[in-house]
Amino acid sequence: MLKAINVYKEIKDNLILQDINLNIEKGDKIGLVGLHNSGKTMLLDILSGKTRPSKGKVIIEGEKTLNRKKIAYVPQVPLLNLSLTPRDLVKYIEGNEHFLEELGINPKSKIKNLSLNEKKRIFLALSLNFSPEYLLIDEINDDEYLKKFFLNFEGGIIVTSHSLRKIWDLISKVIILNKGKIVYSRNKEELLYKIIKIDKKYFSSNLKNHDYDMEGDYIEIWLKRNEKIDQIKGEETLVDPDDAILRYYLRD
Ligand SMILES: Nc1ncnc2c1ncn2[C@@H]1O[C@H](COP(=O)(O)OP(=O)(O)OP(=O)(O)O)[C@@H](O)[C@H]1O
Repeated sequence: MLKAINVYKEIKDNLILQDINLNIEKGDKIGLVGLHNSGKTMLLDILSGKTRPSKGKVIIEGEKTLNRKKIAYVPQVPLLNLSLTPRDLVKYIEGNEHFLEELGINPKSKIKNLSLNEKKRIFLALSLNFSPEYLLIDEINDDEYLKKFFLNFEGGIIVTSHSLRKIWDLISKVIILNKGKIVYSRNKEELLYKIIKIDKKYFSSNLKNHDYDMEGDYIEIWLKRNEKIDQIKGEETLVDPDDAILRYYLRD
């Protein structure tokens, strides 16, 4: 299990991450979501061992030091020497080219001619030579090769996104970061809501316990997808999970 324990990151009086605790187990498929600058990349940098936390630690359970080879990290912006080829990089680590081919990368093309997603896949292909147990992906960008790899990977994975909708089918758990703090860490299903729209004249005092908005002559009642209110009939709309996140977890 890859664990972050009471992790803080502060740079020049700017508290970027606060009291982060999380576990990534074998088979976990976790979506890490949050607005711009919420700290997603910094958290992956720290989980991968690339950046040290100011306080707290990252460990692989049962091991004394963090073995970075067990953690594959696909960064948002991969920095690679553009004049080289993927084959040069594989040779440098004395690795195997077939991981490149499996991920749709031509070993002979110059890196400067490859797309952002192809560069991300090079990072993944190189790390597969070390049989990683954990995979950290900073934005999957709808890349079909990365998605396919993601779904077949047997270790633990965490993938960042601005939008939960975009990664919904890939993941089972969600961690929401808001200004460097974890504000949600559970199964994705708990973020499924619906709205029931009823005429104001049917609004009774027992409904006041529910979460609702007044919209002109209508009341919009927010409920969990599987919740029911007796004797209330209205037009039902399913809520996009990103809208539920904004309403319940990213409000100031
Ligand atoms: N090296 C650094 N020095 C100073 N501040 C930094 C550094 N790296 C990140 N930050 C700050 O930390 C905060 C979180 O940044 P981070 O890139 O982790 O956010 P993010 O959630 O990944 O954003 P995005 O969704 O835009 O990729 C930002 O305010 C950023 O300016």
